[in-house]
Amino acid sequence: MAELGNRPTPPDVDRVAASRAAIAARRARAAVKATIASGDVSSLTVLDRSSEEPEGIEGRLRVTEFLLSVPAIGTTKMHEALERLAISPAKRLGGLGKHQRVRLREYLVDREAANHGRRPNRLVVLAGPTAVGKGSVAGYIRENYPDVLLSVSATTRSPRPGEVDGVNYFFVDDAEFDRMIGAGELLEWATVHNASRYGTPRRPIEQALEAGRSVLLEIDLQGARSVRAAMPEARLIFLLPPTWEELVRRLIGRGTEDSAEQQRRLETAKVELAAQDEFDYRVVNSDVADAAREVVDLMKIRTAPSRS
Ligand SMILES: Nc1ncnc2c1ncn2[C@@H]1O[C@H](COP(=O)(O)OP(=O)(O)OP(=O)(O)O)[C@@H](O)[C@H]1O
Ligand SMILES: Nc1nc2c(ncn2[C@@H]2O[C@H](COP(=O)(O)O)[C@@H](O)[C@H]2O)c(=O)[nH]1
Repeated sequence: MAELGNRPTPPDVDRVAASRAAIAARRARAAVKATIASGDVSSLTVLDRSSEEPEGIEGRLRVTEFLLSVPAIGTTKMHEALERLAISPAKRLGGLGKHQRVRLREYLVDREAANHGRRPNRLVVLAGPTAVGKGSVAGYIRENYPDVLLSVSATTRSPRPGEVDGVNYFFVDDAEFDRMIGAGELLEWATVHNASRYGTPRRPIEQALEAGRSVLLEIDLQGARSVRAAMPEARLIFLLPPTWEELVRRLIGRGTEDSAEQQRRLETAKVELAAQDEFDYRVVNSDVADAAREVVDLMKIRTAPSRS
């Protein structure tokens, strides 16, 4: 009897569970706060863009509580941030969409940079299927947005008429490309369309980022994946055609590949289109100037993106 009498009654069980949950939530808040204070927000698993649905204690925190844990964010700043990031105050961290998590993470990383007197620099990857207009959009950005450094890739393919060495590409032979790989000079490289090799020279990018400039890489899907693995802070944008038919029209209309090469490129295009969800943002290229502006806006994190 005495033993039975010492057992918690059902309401006690509820109270014990509630108090355990409260302690766990307090610990989670403290852990998040400590992580943020350490200046390493990127280590918060809940903001990891690769984890599909973050679970656990971090995931159960309300986004409002989370933001209020960040030093120097009070109620007003918290509400401003949520509005800017297009996140409802009712959300829990675990309930954020992938793109909301990306935006929240970038907001915190940029704050951190500003707190340490650094300008938030931005590495942006523009990828998409063949002939969607990546080169056209990137070229428009080079002409009209001089603040953005457009990376010049090395390639083993031959120049097309009008292409200039050092402007469109560094045209190199296989031996030189091998040397660049061996010397660690490339941030990433890939064989594209089962044909030529293309790679991103590392040094100019590092120098530009160190100087606080934004950098745009116009590369293929494999390259985008490699950059994400090497530099998780990179923002990945996928350029889409208005329709598949328009893509084919652009490829054929460009007239720079023979029909066998066009077929090869369209095969790759199907694979690339199927991977568009891996990207942080999608931009439809109906008009080059509009698409370029959208890409530059995303580099500046000026507006909330079109997807959540
Ligand atoms: N918004 C647009 N409207 C109509 N035509 C466009 C548009 N954007 C690009 N084009 C045309 O589509 C063709 C392909 O464009 P571009 O060469 O820029 O594509 P790309 O994505 O860089 O291709 P690739 O990956 O094969 O190098 C070009 O002839 C270009 O002028
Ligand atoms: N992985 C990389 N891909 C690159 C790089 N530079 C360009 N590209 C991509 O190659 C294809 C074909 O380009 P094209 O000029 O021959 O039509 C296209 O998808 C480019 O985005 C690079 O450095 N790395």
